[in-house]
Amino acid sequence: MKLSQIFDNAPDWEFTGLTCDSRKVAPGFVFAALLGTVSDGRDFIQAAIDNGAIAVLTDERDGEWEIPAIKVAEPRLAFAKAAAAFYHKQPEVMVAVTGTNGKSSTVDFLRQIWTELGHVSASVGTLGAVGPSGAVELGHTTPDPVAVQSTLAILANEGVTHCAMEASSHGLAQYRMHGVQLAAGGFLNLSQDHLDYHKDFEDYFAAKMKLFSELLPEGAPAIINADSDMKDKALAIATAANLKPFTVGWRGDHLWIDEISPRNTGQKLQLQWETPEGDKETIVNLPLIGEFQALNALAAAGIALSLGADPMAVFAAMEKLKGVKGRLELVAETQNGAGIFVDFAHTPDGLDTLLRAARPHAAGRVICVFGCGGDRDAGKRPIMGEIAAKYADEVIVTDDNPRSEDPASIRAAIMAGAPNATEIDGREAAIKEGISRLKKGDVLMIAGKGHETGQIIKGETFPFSDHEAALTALAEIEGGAEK
Ligand SMILES: CC(=O)N[C@H]1[C@@H](OP(=O)(O)OP(=O)(O)OC[C@H]2O[C@@H](n3ccc(=O)[nH]c3=O)[C@H](O)[C@@H]2O)O[C@H](CO)[C@@H](O)[C@@H]1O[C@H](C)C(=O)N[C@@H](C)C(=O)N[C@H](CCC(=O)O)C(=O)O
Ligand SMILES: Nc1ncnc2c1ncn2[C@@H]1O[C@H](COP(=O)(O)OP(=O)(O)OP(=O)(O)O)[C@@H](O)[C@H]1O
Ligand SMILES: N[C@H](CCC[C@H](N)C(=O)O)C(=O)O
Ligand SMILES: [Mg+2]
Repeated sequence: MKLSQIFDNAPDWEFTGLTCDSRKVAPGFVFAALLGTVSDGRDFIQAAIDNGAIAVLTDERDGEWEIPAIKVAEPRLAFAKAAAAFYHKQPEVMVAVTGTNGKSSTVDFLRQIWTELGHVSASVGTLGAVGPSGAVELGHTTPDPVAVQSTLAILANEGVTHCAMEASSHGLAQYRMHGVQLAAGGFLNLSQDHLDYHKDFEDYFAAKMKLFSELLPEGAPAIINADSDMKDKALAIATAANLKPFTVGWRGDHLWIDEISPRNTGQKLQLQWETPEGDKETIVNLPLIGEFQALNALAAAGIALSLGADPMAVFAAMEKLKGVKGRLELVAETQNGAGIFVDFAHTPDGLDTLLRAARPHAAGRVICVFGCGGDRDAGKRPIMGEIAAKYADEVIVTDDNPRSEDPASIRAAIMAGAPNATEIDGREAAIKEGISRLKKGDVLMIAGKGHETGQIIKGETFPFSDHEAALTALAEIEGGAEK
């Protein structure tokens, strides 16, 4: 491909690839020198040249280098469009889902529903790119434009026609997926997270709403969770962008819940949906517990319906849904019948939702083990402490991914909101303590790391899985217990 095919006023030269990381430049590449939060990509232009870059894409500040510079007002946007043009192949039906909580679950459910409808399908996000040939880790929820576009091209080449992607607020703010041709977009909810990166709540919401205002083409369905506090604002933005709103949830206008009856291992949903011949109703026996899981499944179903899928086939597919790794996942039961669950709640609203979902499943106590990530929104810590203290009967505060921070000071910030909690240094020990406290009828919620397979401490990732840690601790405790 030639530079001139993608960029105005660029030389007629062939290029072999593109990247925003000088360390990944190979001969013949275009290097996008982007101004970041930690450093300025321009400081790495010489390194990119040494690695064989033939042109640099950058912003309009002064500067000259020995290779041609393509200067644009918004280089991240130009980079995303260039990546899309370079890889030029995406699954035919692309959908993006944004929101603070529930994105991974919703895109996973949508992939499962589409697969059941007979489409070759994939989901892309925190759990990696999950397609017909398995899962590939991506490192980010919404990775950089080259990873997005190269992944979509691989999936399309594997025959994937339907793909659901997570749109993180970082991803939207940084234009990581602006080259994706979307058929529909979904907004789930907005609550506190990432205020270390976004300057305030408005800025965080505005980043999420770029999905509606900048990414979706006119006339595309905008699926909105009608139970979100931000529903009216999201609806106004969708309408202003000439999208086709499709609201779902308890208060949805297009697909809604009349009643949920919890069952031991699932829940019975009484649903209605709008059709040109009038409203219709059905019953779905969802094989998943927790109201939030029903709402995520409903959002996934709503997206499929908004794109014209047959409603009865979609509802039948909901009855076959499998749980998503690390989301309200039952890992084991103790000999006395107490349930040990692993979940990815890592925001105040996520923890609140999780612990309230746990209550109907606990004849006895709800015990919660959790911590908070380092180098992330520190404001969440005492709030999550308060929530745990309010909704769990016993709270054990421990470490999540401390990253560059001192684990003890993260725990102290959480303890400020949960003064009666037990503080345990080391997640493994905390999980073991949680399990050892379980009596008949209790449930243990190990929250915050879900599917994660590593713990990030001072820049190094050590193998760690809540699932494995729980099974090991249970074997140690019960192995030593009198039968
Ligand atoms: C805050 C944030 O989003 N940072 C991401 C962003 O970095 P940045 O633009 O600020 O980059 P920087 O480190 O200041 O460097 C500036 C530029 O110089 C380049 N560089 C840097 C060093 C070098 O030797 N050579 C070089 O070319 C960098 O590639 C970058 O383009 O772009 C980088 C390249 O794509 C990402 O690796 C980096 O992710 C960091 C590691 C990160 O932790 N991001 C998290 C917070 C994130 O993005 N999370 C979201 C949301 C998760 C969710 O809630 O679901 C996600 O989508 O995963
Ligand atoms: N609809 C929801 N409302 C509130 N909390 C939810 C909802 N769905 C999931 N959660 C909670 O959030 C956790 C994370 O869910 P999920 O991984 O689907 O969200 P996500 O938006 O992909 O998160 P991330 O921002 O890390 O990518 C779940 O384990 C659960 O505790
Ligand atoms: N996508 C989320 C994941 C958080 C997971 C939690 N275990 C933590 O490390 O804080 C984030 O980057 O904020
Ligand atoms: Mg996710």
